[in-house]
Amino acid sequence: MLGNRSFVPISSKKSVCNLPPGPRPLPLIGNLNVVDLKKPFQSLTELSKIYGNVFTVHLGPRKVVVLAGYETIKDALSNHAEEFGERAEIPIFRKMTQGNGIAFSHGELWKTMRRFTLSTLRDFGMGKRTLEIRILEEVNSLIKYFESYHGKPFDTKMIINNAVSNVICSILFGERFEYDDPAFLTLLKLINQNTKLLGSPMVQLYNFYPSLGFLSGASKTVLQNISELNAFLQKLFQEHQEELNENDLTGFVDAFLVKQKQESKKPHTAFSNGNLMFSTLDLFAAGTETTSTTVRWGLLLMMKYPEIQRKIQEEMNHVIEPGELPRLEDRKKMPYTEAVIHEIQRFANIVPMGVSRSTPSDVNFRGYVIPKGTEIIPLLTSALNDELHWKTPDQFNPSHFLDANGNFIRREAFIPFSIAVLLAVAYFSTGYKNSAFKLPPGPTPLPIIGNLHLVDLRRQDKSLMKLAEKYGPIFTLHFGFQKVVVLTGYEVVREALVNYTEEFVDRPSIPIFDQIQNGNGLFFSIGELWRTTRRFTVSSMRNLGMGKQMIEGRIFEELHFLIDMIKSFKGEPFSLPSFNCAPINVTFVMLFGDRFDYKDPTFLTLLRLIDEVMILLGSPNLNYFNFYPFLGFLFKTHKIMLKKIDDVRAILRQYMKASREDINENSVRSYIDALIFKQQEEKNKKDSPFHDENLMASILDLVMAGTETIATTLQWSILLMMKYPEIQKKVQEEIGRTVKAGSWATYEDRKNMPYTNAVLHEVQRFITLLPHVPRCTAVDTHFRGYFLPKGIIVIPSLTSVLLDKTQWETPHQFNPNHFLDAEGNFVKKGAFLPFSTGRRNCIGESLAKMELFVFFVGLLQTFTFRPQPGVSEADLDLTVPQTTFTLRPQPQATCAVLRE
Ligand code: HEM
Repeated sequence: MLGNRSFVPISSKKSVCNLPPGPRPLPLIGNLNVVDLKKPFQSLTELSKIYGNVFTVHLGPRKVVVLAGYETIKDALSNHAEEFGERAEIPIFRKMTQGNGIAFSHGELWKTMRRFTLSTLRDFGMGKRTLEIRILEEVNSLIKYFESYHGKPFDTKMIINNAVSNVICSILFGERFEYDDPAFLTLLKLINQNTKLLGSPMVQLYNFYPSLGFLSGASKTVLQNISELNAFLQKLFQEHQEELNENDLTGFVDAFLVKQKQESKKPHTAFSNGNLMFSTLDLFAAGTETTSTTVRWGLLLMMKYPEIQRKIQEEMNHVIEPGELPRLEDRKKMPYTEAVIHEIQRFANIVPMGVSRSTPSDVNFRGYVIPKGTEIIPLLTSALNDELHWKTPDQFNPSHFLDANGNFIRREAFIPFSIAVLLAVAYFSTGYKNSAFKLPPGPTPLPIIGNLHLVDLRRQDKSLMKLAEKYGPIFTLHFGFQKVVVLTGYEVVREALVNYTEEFVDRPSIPIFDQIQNGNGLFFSIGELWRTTRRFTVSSMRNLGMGKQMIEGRIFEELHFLIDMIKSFKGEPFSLPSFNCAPINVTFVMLFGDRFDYKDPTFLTLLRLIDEVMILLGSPNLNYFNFYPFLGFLFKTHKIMLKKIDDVRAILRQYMKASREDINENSVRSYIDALIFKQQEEKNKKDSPFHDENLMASILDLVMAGTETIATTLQWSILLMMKYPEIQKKVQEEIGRTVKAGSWATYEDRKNMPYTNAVLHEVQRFITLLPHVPRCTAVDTHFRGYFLPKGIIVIPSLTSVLLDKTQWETPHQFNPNHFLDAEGNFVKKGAFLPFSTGRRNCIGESLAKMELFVFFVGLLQTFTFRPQPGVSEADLDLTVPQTTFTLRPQPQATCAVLRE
């Protein structure tokens, strides 16, 4: 329609504003008669040859000033950055974003979003080695996909798009997607379609004449796609909101949600839902399209010029040792590769017209006056093809970036791009195969036993820390025939569980748990079943009041019963496990809908069974069964254990039956009710994960994980108060100052009780209750220079974090100052990870913290705890007698003396 023309110069009259010259505009269409909307950058380049490097063009009624040539663009965007610093108002983007996001927002909002985005992206690894490794892993998945074609032809478009956007996904959402994930494919398809449409002549026409918008089907499709993207992202945001843990942010979205919460009371915050949506989308679209298009150009050019490809491969073989992973800094030793990558970007020229700017005020530039609000197009293509700067601008010629000796030279007229492209292109050229896959180092395994002779099975945590001193923070151990990678120390464990949360998200198959749960439930399940069950459980627990005042009321109620029970001892000694009843009962309230009387036979049976199962779980015999399951016939422990679990199941079955008999929407009072209700809701759904076996397994997991843990922590906290009476006294003094006589401290009160809060944190740090819970890799993973194949068992040692001497002043001493500053204020510590961290962390954290605080403060408010007569504080034993699933204190007694 509007084809390329040969241009006749028309000397434009100087306007009052002294605008740059340009072709004379026709009524209504302006200069659209001389602009090919399919390749507008070419038409503008032609015009620059006639009107010079700064000229005016009228796109319909819109007046635009075009900047051409490297010198001009640099002068405007660097030396006059402020004057050209506004983003132009483009109708379709305005309609799409309503002024939200980063790419097309303005003024203060843009500044705030840009500042926040840059610092958040940096926090999540941009420009750092962690991100580099993340990219390499993605490349690894990509290579596998390429290999699956066995040299046969295939289209690279979608798959490269997937891989590249996965890198940005891991920064945004803290997770990558499988290449065949239908939701991911839809997301990419919508973005792809919009990118195409946004550059189409029809949408450009809409931008020139927005008032005719109703005519353009393309613009409508763009907006429709945006609303689909909106729906998709809202769902993701919702999931992130539900699982948000301020101490453990998975990516940009989480950081935004936290900021949004912090600013929720501000009347004009930039952290609105609209901004979340469009900032995410801007980053996603910008990070995907640009990079993947460049990578595809890279592939095409390497096919076209095989001799160049070969030269790159030779250079890489020289520089990168077999078995080593390449680092970005290797570029310095690879001038030829570096030159090729730069030339690919110059030649590909993927954003030929830059992104339009506008002038925030009248601007004097090169003798012209450009009025406020004029749209500015920096014609990047003209810099990348500037004849003054490139020897052969129209040819693919890596020597543009090489000197006579083959050294890489930086060229000013090159406008650089992103790290992702550099690495990815480099990798495609090497074929990646050169790097051997190596596991972390470790002791040599002996036949049959592997390294079991180096591990004390009763104190695995201590043995692992000792081995770390010799083999470094990441090492490989052989438990019998089983290979295990051990991660130790705060830095490494946090990096694995947070930055690589999706990679380390799975649990391994452990024979005893396989036999008990058969892959069902929460604790030892994986994949979609785990995800759905976990999401459902977290939201049900929240609906049942977890972490809220609702459950706090039940905790106070339980506190009364506990205090009454302790009073009944009348200051005489009683055993520490007597405290267990109360925290266990709170978990039972959530599971069963009501508390038990402490003498109820079912309650007592459950307590006994949980206790016995926990002891068996820690026994060396059970470990042996897990290492050598085929020798099961030799060991009895696992059979005894299975029998006990059956007994627990029999009790749970009764509760499930009762729930099933009168379930309806208005009677969801417990986790069991919630599960049964969900099961009925999904009864006609094929493949629903809410089948009987999974229901039972999920309840069983909460019975086991949600009782022993809190109960044992409470026991420890009382034991430590007996051991350190001066600390107990200081806690009581703080309680006296802050809690009104006759009332209980609420969880909220912890903010005014820094000392007590510090003591409770220190209890959890010091006791290292759960030394580790095994994970395994969900995908092939490159981590800190090692290759961990999919499915390998990984032990992130929480003990080594809680006792990390780089993080704690006196790791082996009970010292509440670890959580206090010089003024006595409470300070949060990153290395406080008793609940673990990342996507697979403990789901009971907020319930446990609330309970521990309310019980602990209530108890110390009412009683002073002392050793029994004849036992001194020094006699109290802080060692652990046996490893149960958790580290319990030695059986000891306490006397509770009623306070005035
Ligand atoms: C002081 C109390 C507690 C501590 C120290 C604790 C600690 C932990 C740890 C370290 C994990 C392993 C996470 C990982 O693999 O990264 C875990 C998992 C888990 N915890 Fe807790 N926990 C406590 C209380 C609770 C409570 C009260 C509940 C439930 C009401 C609970 C339910 C769970 C569940 C279901 C998992 C498995 C999560 C999954 O695999 O997705 N925990 N806990």
